[in-house]
Amino acid sequence: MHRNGLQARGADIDIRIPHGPDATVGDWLLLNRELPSASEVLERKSLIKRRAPGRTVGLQLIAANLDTAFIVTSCNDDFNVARLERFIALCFEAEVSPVIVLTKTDKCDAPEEYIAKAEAVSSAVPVVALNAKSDEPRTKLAEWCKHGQTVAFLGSSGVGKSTLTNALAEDTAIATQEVREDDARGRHTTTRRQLYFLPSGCAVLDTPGMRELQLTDAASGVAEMFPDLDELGTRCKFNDCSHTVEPGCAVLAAVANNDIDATRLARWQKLVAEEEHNSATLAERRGKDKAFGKMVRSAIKKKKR
Ligand SMILES: Nc1nc2c(ncn2[C@@H]2O[C@H](COP(=O)(O)OP(=O)(O)OP(=O)(O)O)[C@@H](O)[C@H]2O)c(=O)[nH]1
Ligand SMILES: [Zn+2]
Repeated sequence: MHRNGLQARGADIDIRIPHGPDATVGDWLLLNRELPSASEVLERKSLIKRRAPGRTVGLQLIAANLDTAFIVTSCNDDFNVARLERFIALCFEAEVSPVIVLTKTDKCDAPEEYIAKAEAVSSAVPVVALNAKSDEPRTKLAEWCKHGQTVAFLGSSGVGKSTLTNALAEDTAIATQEVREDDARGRHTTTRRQLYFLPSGCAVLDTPGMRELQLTDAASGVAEMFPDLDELGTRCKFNDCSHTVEPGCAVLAAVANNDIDATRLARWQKLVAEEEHNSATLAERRGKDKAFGKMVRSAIKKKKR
């Protein structure tokens, strides 16, 4: 992805398309040679998207057609269970397999503590701990980086995403090219969205650092991240139970019984509330766009008559 437009590659093809296709890194295009801007984005196997940062309610496309997403965090202050849960929910929603990667084990006295916390996040998500500046990435991530696979590193700035990409590339020098973009408020930000092929034939997507991650249209991903709590919620007396004050609430009963962790419950509720809010806002805007489109079309019709 360039600041304006994108680079499309294929057999004997390497062209810049200034604008047109609503594509992101990892997308396949059906190239229109006469009119490249009219090239079609082919149906995606998966799509990682997030609510655009800032005040806009739009969606930002992060990466398409991923098989595995390495959720990268470090054995330091970047480590945050709530953020890992968010990334995992996003992956589950997109039907991409998440793997937690803990970097900077070499700079930490007790990586076991981080590993234990990471392993407790979800029984469905493997955890790999490594020093990104060694040859560990190549061996420890090999099982997900096979021929024909597409993988990406997601995580905050500075956790080691580029270092990991470089480590996987072996001797293939990856010139990490920074792309300057203007964000919603007109500030310059440095982002990257590029695809590399490893010698093994695995495609690696480099993505911009993402600390802020708002979920939209991800209700089933959130439910899959918290399957036990989601299931418990179905046993409440009222099916729109908010699990705060209602009688016959199975979730509150479980808390009183010490069956579930109250802080994990609070994180789940926060994510559910936020997801509902963002999805409602987006639906409202889509509705408005639709109504506006209708108005324009009927005005054009009237004019034609
Ligand atoms: N000692 C050690 N240093 C690491 C490790 N991983 C990354 N670093 C260092 O941490 C710094 C940031 O790493 P990057 O790979 O640039 O991080 P990034 O996630 O790509 O950051 P953005 O480009 O801002 O998104 C660099 O100086 C790396 O050398 C690690 O496992 N051990
Ligand atoms: Zn309830």
